[in-house]
Amino acid sequence: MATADNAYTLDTVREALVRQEDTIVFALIERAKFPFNSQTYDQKYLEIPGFCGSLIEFVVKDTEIVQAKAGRYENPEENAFFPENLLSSLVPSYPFTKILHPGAASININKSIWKIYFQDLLPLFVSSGDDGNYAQTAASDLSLLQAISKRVHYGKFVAEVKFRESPQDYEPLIHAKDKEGLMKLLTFKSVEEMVKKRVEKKATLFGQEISLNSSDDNNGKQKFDPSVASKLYEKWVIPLTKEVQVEYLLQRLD
Ligand SMILES: O=C(O)C(=O)C[C@]1(C(=O)O)C=C[C@@H](O)C=C1
Repeated sequence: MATADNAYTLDTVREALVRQEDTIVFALIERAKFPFNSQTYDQKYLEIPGFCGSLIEFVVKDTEIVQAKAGRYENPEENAFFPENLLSSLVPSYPFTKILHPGAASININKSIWKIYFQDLLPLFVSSGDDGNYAQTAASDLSLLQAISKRVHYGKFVAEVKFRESPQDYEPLIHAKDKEGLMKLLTFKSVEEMVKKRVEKKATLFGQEISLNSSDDNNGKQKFDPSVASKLYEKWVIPLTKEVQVEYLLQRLD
């Protein structure tokens, strides 16, 4: 990852977004290994003394507590789903490059990501059924949620480099609190089309059954429907990344 202030350019932040696609596509394929496993999300399934909620909430809240103590959220690229529960890092601090405006720390749209993930995304690509692997299911949900959250909140970095590259275009819109104007200025439709196509291609390649006998390759066996990946990006990942960019820019001059 970039370390010096000037290492962040539109090209380098886009490269980071491209690399994050791999993580998201793999995490989708990993979650698709398990059926829906509804007990993971059922509040009535658990009876843990001192805890009220579903297994997914239990796993995410407790994992975030451990990861916060281990320093995960010291990195401005990371945002917790339950930030209200966290204690400070207990490990020596690392001098992460501070390129973001201080207001960036208050932007966290994980509550929306959480809602969309369980209501809209999971039912799209997970088969119905129950194989008892609830803890593993929750762990793979968390990996995917964290990958999506990191990608969406990376919009803060994208917005910062766009602002630095042409402050004269952004400043009047920020002063006027013109959300629509900002959205238009930061949008590159051709880039979005490329992203969606590439993500679908990655899902096709990463989800393929690989055989050592080359004549068996590409025999149509797929671990995952690749169109789900591009739909995820089109309907949620790209729009939410843009929402984060607008939120970030609105407070960029405060
Ligand atoms: O690459 C950019 O310029 C971005 O802002 C990222 C992104 C995306 O989420 O993929 C979002 C908005 C643009 O219209 C194009 C792509």
